[in-house]
Amino acid sequence: EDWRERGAAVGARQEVDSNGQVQTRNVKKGVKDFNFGRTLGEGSYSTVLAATDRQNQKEYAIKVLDKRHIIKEKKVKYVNIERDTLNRLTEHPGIVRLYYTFQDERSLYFVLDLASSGELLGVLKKLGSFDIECTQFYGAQILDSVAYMHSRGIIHRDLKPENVLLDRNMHTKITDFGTAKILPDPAASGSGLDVVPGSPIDGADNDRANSFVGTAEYVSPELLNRSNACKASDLWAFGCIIYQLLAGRPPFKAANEYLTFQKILSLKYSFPDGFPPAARDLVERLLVLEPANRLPIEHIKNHEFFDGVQWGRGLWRHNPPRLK
Ligand SMILES: Nc1ncnc2c1ncn2[C@@H]1O[C@H](COP(=O)(O)OP(=O)(O)OP(=O)(O)O)[C@@H](O)[C@H]1O
Ligand SMILES: O=C(O)[C@@H]1CCC(=O)N(CCc2ccc(Cl)cc2)[C@H]1c1ccccc1Cl
Repeated sequence: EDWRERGAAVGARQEVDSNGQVQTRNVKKGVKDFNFGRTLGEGSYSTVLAATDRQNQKEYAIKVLDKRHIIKEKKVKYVNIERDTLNRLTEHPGIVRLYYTFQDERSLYFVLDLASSGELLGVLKKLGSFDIECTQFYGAQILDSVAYMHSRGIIHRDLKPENVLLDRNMHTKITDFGTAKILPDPAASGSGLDVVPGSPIDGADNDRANSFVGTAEYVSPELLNRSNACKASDLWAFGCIIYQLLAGRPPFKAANEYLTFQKILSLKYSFPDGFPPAARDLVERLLVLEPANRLPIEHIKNHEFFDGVQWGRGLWRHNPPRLK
């Protein structure tokens, strides 16, 4: 296919805004519409830059991917999965939002929410560990976002403090959806559509993007046993994150990945002295080998550890507790 830009199509789109007014928006943005600033970070196939929209002075993070590199490394599938998942996760404050995509001859561009306070991992490393109040708050925000993802049929599959970014108000923004799994749309498959074995909608882990295994310390036993990722795989990772926020290290960590995997499969981990009892009980109900026996999200929200947490919009309106 001819990748060359066919000229930034200046398409206008009619939209009805919240007052019922018809708004005509010039939807197709291009590189020229932004002033690019500092480099926020580098990925294996990407560079993320801060940028300002020249029309409305809004600040964004723009993720730039080199097409040749993506094609050479056979990562085109991940690019399309990242775009498809972000396009389905547009209505939650705890998930990095995708505003526009555009491309030029050399690169692809994703215009995203700017999370200007870096990664949760960085803050955790600086403090060593979080107190109960901060773990409750950040744990609650992450869980609220995972609940939304799952309600939209998305499994993240690589949840970890590195992928939980922080915005200027220190609220969380989950990122890195290139390795997510999009569950078949129940409505679509409900249409009597018979599932052809090996077809994309049979959820089989036969193709590359589906056979993905996450980051060693957070990968769930079922993924190591070569069975399908499921929503409960994200809850295993969530259990590892709660443990890590309070203990200052993940529950399963060994000298190399193979030894880490052995610890996970044999559930070999322990709690440091002084680990809060309510948190311990919650983690013990999440780090369970059988995915079906892990505490479901609604039960996690009602767990004693989250007593006093105001779920819903309140969680995103109030200032986070001071990290100390
Ligand atoms: N929306 C954002 N706002 C601020 N910083 C971001 C944003 N998205 C990514 N970053 C930072 O940019 C860096 C690169 O992120 P990116 O998602 O491109 O690659 P990655 O997922 O970190 O690496 P890899 O592709 O190897 O997994 C990361 O350090 C991340 O913290
Ligand atoms: O889905 C979209 O938003 C468009 C649709 C049209 C299009 O051509 N692209 C780029 C597809 C693509 C993916 C990978 C490479 Cl290496 C090259 C092109 C898509 C695209 C453009 C910019 C950034 C990301 C993507 Cl997926």
